[in-house]
Amino acid sequence: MAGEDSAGDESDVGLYDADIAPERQRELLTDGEIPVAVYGLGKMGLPLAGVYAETTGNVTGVDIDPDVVDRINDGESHVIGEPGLDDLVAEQVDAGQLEATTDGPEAAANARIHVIIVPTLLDDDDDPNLATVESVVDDIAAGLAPGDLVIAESTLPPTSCRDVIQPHLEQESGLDGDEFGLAFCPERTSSGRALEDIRGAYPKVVGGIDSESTRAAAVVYDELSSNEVHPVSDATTAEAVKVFEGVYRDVNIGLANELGRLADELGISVREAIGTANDLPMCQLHDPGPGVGGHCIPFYPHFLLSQAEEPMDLTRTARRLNDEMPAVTVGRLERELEATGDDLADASVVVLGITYRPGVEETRASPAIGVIDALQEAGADVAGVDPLVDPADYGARAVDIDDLTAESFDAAVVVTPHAEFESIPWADLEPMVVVDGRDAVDLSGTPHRRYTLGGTADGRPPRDDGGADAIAADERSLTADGGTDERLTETGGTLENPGADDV
Ligand SMILES: NC(=O)C1=CN([C@@H]2O[C@H](COP(=O)(O)OP(=O)(O)OC[C@H]3O[C@@H](n4cnc5c(N)ncnc54)[C@H](O)[C@@H]3O)[C@@H](O)[C@H]2O)C=CC1
Ligand SMILES: CC(=O)N[C@@H]1[C@@H](OP(=O)(O)OP(=O)(O)OC[C@H]2O[C@@H](n3ccc(=O)[nH]c3=O)[C@H](O)[C@@H]2O)O[C@H](C(=O)O)[C@@H](O)[C@@H]1O
Repeated sequence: MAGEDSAGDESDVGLYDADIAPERQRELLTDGEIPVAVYGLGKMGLPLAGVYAETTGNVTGVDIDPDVVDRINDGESHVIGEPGLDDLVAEQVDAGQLEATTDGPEAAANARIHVIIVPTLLDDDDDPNLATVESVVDDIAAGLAPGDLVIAESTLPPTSCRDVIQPHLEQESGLDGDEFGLAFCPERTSSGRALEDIRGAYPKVVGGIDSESTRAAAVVYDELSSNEVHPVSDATTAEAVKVFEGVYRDVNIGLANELGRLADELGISVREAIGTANDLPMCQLHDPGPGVGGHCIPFYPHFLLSQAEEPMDLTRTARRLNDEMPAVTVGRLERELEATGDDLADASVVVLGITYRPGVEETRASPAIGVIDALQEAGADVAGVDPLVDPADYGARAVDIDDLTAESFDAAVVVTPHAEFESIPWADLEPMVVVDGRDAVDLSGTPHRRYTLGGTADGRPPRDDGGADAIAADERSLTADGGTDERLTETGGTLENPGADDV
């Protein structure tokens, strides 16, 4: 019988198809009798391994980065900005309940539950790249035994468990598909609150390649999470749940960004209007901003767009709109500088915030990268400030936050408002144009010309002068020299209808 050794006793038991009473399965799991391997010890994997360790007492983490492994074995967390993680890692390693290794196959041979939480990225053609996942699957297959349970937590294109991972495991391990369990159990977790989320902020979705896989995964997460376990029909449904959550967010943000662009011509704060519309439970518009970053939300729509036969125009358009926001943000800066008689090509601009979200050391698809590129393309001199990463690695001259008062910039663009930016002495900085992408800065009482993308939550339009004057100045400056705004012609737009191609 799968799940038990030949003697039929409980030693070296697996959960899948185990001929053991469910209550006893839970006891074996929480007594550390069912060893767990977690593959990927990054921003999500290390917190997950820590919660598995505190629940089961018997976890081996696997990572290809020897520095990551060494630090964990020294009881340290390399992940920053996760409340409680430093202590959890130290405690679990000290208790001998968590260890780390770079040897995936060895960990697989000693584990009975295998958890995949490595990146699922895109290639240059925006097609999903599962190479990392498949390399972990190879490691698992090398040690897979009858009765084992494989759990994928990395977000995957729907059908991946059924069409990629299961066949791969069968082929590489020599086992039949009905000898081991496979389930997709998505990470509903945000950086900065990972432990809180993993321990049970939301129901845990589990979807197995067969009903026994779903059952076994539900046993695991019933113990791991304080929230309910939500079994769904199969692994593909669970994969779709996770991707749909991300697509919903990307489309919603795309709508918020499209509405936010109306603020100038309406002379209102769209943020105030959105905040008020959201009084209604049936209306939950997201926030306008300079773009959508991270290796999740900008990526997940492509997990469908790359494989769907349906056109998916709405998802595709929203993705394009969000990708355009860094250029739109720089276009607004260009217009504000023109209104003050300055030319972006001759301007010195400081970009505040390079990572994709405050407090998170992740720059994949960060809007700041698009902003820096657009500024450089326009000929501006570009500096950058970020407490977590080096702006020089992203094409901007690195400036320390404490040195801002020693410099003189024509403009600043607030892309990602790290908490450290609250200490910026705006009143002491040389007067400049400040484009605030996140409605994060209060410039009242300072000499700066403010432009808040989408307006401010407290009801002020993007510009203090209400906007009409600046657009009028814009039209005057553009028609005075008879010139046309090449940016507008690029998009086929006109001043009356900038960005006509965007529609
Ligand atoms: N970051 C987030 O907010 C969330 C991420 N996810 C999912 O979790 C996945 C992982 O995300 P993060 O932990 O943020 O990524 P990360 O980039 O912070 O960490 C990935 C870790 O995996 C390791 N790794 C790479 N290849 C490996 C291999 N072959 N074997 C073992 N380890 C390997 C890397 O060395 C790194 O330590 C994401 O791609 C996504 O699908 C899900 C929910 C939230
Ligand atoms: C549906 C959902 O809320 N997913 C969350 C999301 O977290 P993630 O860390 O990617 O950050 P995020 O808050 O979605 O922001 C992504 C990007 O979008 C931008 N953003 C976000 C919300 C908004 O209203 N406007 C906006 O412009 C952010 O600035 C950021 O650049 O993606 C995670 C994931 O799936 O990996 C997921 O676990 C998280 O719960």
